[in-house]
Amino acid sequence: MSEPVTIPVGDLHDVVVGRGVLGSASGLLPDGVRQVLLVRPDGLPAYADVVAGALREAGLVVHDAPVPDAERAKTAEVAAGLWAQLGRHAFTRTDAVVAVGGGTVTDLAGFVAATWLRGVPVVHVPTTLLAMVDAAVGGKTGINTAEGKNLVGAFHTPAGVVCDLDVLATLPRADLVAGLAEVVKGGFIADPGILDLVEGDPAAATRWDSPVLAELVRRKVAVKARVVAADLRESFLREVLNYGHTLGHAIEQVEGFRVRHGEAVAIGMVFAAELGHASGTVDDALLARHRSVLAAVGLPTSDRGHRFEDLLLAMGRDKKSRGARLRFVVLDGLATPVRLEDPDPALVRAAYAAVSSG
Ligand SMILES: NC(=O)c1ccc[n+]([C@@H]2O[C@H](COP(=O)([O-])OP(=O)(O)OC[C@H]3O[C@@H](n4cnc5c(N)ncnc54)[C@H](O)[C@@H]3O)[C@@H](O)[C@H]2O)c1
Ligand SMILES: O=C(O)C(=O)C[C@@H](O)[C@H](O)[C@H](O)COP(=O)(O)O
Ligand SMILES: [Zn+2]
Repeated sequence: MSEPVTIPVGDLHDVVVGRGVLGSASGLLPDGVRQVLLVRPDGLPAYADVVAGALREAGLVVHDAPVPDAERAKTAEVAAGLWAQLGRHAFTRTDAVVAVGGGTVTDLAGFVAATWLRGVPVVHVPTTLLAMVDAAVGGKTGINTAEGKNLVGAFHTPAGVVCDLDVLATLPRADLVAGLAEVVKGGFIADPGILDLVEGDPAAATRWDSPVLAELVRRKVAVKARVVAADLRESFLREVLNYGHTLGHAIEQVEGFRVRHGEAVAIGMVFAAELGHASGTVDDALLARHRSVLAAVGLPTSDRGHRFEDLLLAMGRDKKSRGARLRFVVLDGLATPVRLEDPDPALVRAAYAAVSSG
């Protein structure tokens, strides 16, 4: 990719995708910002240092806020620690939060920005594939509780998002692959061209510097942008972005948030395809395509070691549920997501059995 591209999320915010663009994050802050809380994983200072340098050069005071890695960041305790820092430095509504890290960091920092003084500006600088194509885009923020994934959160649109593809050079392969689950999701729910690209060259899809991966990032961000622009607060349409997440989040919760989100969502998408197949909206070929495209990039397609009853309990806390009724996003053919409301429990159990390897 030679020149950075800017993808608008309606009139909500822009996403810049390019190479060597880390420093441009400072230009996305609103005028008048004096100081910034820079939230980043405690073991990953390098990219945050580049962003902090650019912010200081622009005349801002930067407060470094390292947080625990991965899902350990998404807790009420960590959020409270950041609120305390904002309080000590007397952050006002003309100050800002900048997140530099994976989806756990953008979710946490976005939530802290949403809640401090009932909302201060936030800029996201995602450093994982998953955060670039999904978590940092569109303003969903949140933290976990012991009872479930993202149970506390807010919608808070970022002032801007900068995706520097060069930072993917240091991302462990397993995390890059996990991000591809959310890319593939975009293919199944809206843009089959994504699936063609992955299937055409799975090896290139998993290489951080390949033009194929750059194209996948742009296409998936565009899918998410279209959906969010039409339904920011998830009144209905936005639920399609939750494809694979009902079971995926349940797996994460019963695992104590120690599994990668993308891996859990990959299994959840095969489960959703099985549900669609059992209810007659997904044919044999589309079901098989779920397994083959996910496996081609090294994502899991089956679950093991979980009791269905535990997963069912966790699925009951999904945000798409209404009272005691479970609601799933399933496909009615490729790229046509629909809702499956309150399905026969036997159907749900059978779909899980089909993705469970014991
Ligand atoms: N808000 C949303 O719309 C949304 C969408 C999708 C996912 N999510 C959330 O995102 C989270 C998952 O995000 P994730 O997959 O980015 O996980 P993550 O934030 O845990 O990052 C994965 C790992 O990569 C490390 N890392 C990050 N960037 C790196 C780099 N450039 N080089 C080397 N290491 C790097 C991190 O420190 C971490 O260990 C989940 O909590 C999920 O719920 C939110
Ligand atoms: O942006 C959305 O909307 C999504 O559902 C994207 C998902 O990939 C993401 O994991 C999101 O955090 C899930 O949201 P939740 O509302 O089910 O907690
Ligand atoms: Zn997700």
